[in-house]
Amino acid sequence: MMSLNPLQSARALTLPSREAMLYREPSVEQFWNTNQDLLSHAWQEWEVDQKDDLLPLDSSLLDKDLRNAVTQAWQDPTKELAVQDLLQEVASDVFRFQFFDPKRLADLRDYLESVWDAQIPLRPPYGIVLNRRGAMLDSRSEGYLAAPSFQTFYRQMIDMYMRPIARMLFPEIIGYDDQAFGFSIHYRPNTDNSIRPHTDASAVTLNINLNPPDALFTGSTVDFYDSETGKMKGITFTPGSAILHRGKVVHAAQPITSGERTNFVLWLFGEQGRLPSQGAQPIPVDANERWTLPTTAPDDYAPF
Ligand SMILES: O=C(O)CCC(=O)C(=O)O
Ligand SMILES: [Fe+2]
Repeated sequence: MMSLNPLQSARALTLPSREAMLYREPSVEQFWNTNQDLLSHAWQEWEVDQKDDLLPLDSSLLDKDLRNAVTQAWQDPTKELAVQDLLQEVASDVFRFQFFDPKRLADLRDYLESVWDAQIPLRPPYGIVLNRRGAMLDSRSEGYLAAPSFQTFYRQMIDMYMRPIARMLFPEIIGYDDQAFGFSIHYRPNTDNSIRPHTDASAVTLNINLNPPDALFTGSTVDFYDSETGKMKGITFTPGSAILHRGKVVHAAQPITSGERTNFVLWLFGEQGRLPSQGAQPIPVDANERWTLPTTAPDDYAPF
């Protein structure tokens, strides 16, 4: 018999049932663990096969003003205020800014479509609900999107953009932001359409919209608890916009009533998931300390 290559073998796997995943049956974790190496080899092979069709994922997908201001801040951290100027506070301690260039979102979506078409098993996120067309993004997660080019891009979003920006706004996270985690989510009216009020197990969360300008939706505002008014404040994602908030801020996604919405959700936390303690007084740090990369190695703690 002819032996199958990793891509063929991965495609031939039978995924655990949705019920088994929902109930977190031991066989599910076993499935992902047993096939971990196979899946990562399959993604590598897929990428080589696809290289003529895949667009490179790089910082050209990002908003130009953000990219320029962040590049300047890495060169000279005293210029970080130019980054802060791009952020808008939309509820108390909840910030919005343009992350992706709307004109490039069709390219990013094409990449993600080809990921789905790869027919390599991907584990849907089950933090709060089991999201059908979502994927785990971080290598600490079983069944994650292990395509090497995606992984490089994911790390860049976290290391170059998310962490230093989050440190400017929420200085108490420093020391609780070395470890990263991420997943994508997808909503549409009749299946996964909302998320009830919750907090995230993160020090800080960056939630980035991936809807190209022609992919319209209605409903699906994300509501944040505003400590200033004591009320929930609804935010509508525009194409490529991002919201940055502490994990502990209560938030919820309202039902989507038409169209679809896709987002990347990125988390930072400390070793083994540690979070800043309540009421922690941030120690003032110099800008030079914010624009740095963590020196600790990634651990393997995954919240889900
Ligand atoms: O719907 C959203 O964009 C928010 C998702 C969210 O809060 C979560 O996945 O934890
Ligand atoms: Fe959340």
